Amino acid sequence: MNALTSTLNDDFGENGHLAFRDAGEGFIVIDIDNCHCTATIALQGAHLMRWNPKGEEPVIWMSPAATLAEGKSIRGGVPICWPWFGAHATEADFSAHGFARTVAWDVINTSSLDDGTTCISFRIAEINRDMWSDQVPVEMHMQIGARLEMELVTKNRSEESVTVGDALHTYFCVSDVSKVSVRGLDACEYLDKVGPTVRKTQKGNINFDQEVDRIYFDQGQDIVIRDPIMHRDIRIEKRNSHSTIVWNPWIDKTLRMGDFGSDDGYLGMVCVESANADADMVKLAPGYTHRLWVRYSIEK
Ligand SMILES: O=P(O)(O)OC[C@H]1O[C@@H](O)[C@H](O)[C@@H](O)[C@@H]1O
Repeated sequence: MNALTSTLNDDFGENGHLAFRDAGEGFIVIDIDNCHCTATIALQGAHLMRWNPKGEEPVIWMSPAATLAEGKSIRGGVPICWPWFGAHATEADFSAHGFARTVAWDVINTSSLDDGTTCISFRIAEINRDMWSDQVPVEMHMQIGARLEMELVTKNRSEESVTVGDALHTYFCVSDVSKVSVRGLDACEYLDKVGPTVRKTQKGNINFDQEVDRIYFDQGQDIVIRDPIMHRDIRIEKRNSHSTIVWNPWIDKTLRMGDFGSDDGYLGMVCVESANADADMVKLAPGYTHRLWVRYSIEK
């Protein structure tokens, strides 16, 4: 154990069920093992990499070829897109999905609920002031148990209104994406981003037999990923999220990205991202707080 992990464990370790570890070259991760689940979170990006409820198949997909390195985004888990989603509205050289996923975050609190659920809170540690005001910080609060709750909190302490885009870009584990359906977005309008962007209306459930990359404009209703082979539904509840991104890169894009672990790595995942993107970005007046909240649970 290095000096930093040992200090973090002294300050925030929780009775043997929350521990900091150097995963190599100073890349620090947090392992959680409580009565409900095991989980791993990278300190960089406050990036949840794994959540395995006990007795269940893994819920969160992580690429076997994911690299854990300073300043690099991790392929899989729950990347935090903040303070914009996708390309920046005006600055072409700002990185896609914002900077929160590739910078250091600090742990600010850990605790356990009476039922054994682990709570952990983070605050972003680095804001590049050329890109964003350091008077508009962000925190992430997680409750990790039989269900997984995450709340991304943006506070505007500046004197001016700001426009925030955000997403919990969650990669879910599925048996075979060509057999699953995403339910709950029937009749919603969406931007289809495969090829030239076109506005369309969803009819029925979403199935996958080619690349899917869509921003849905929804009403915050629950969304369900139905997996008939794993015999489970993953339920996504959310608050203060008015967009949902549904993404699977399919074959060609997987080959171009090269970090899915294998050429058919795309079959085992689907991203269903609770967001405020495009026309749904949040205008935050001075003194106001925006809380993007999700809860994931497994139903048989
Ligand atoms: O490779 P990145 O930056 O993690 O993005 C992955 C995908 O993220 C999705 O949210 C976008 O809609 C896709 O267009 C994008 O390809």
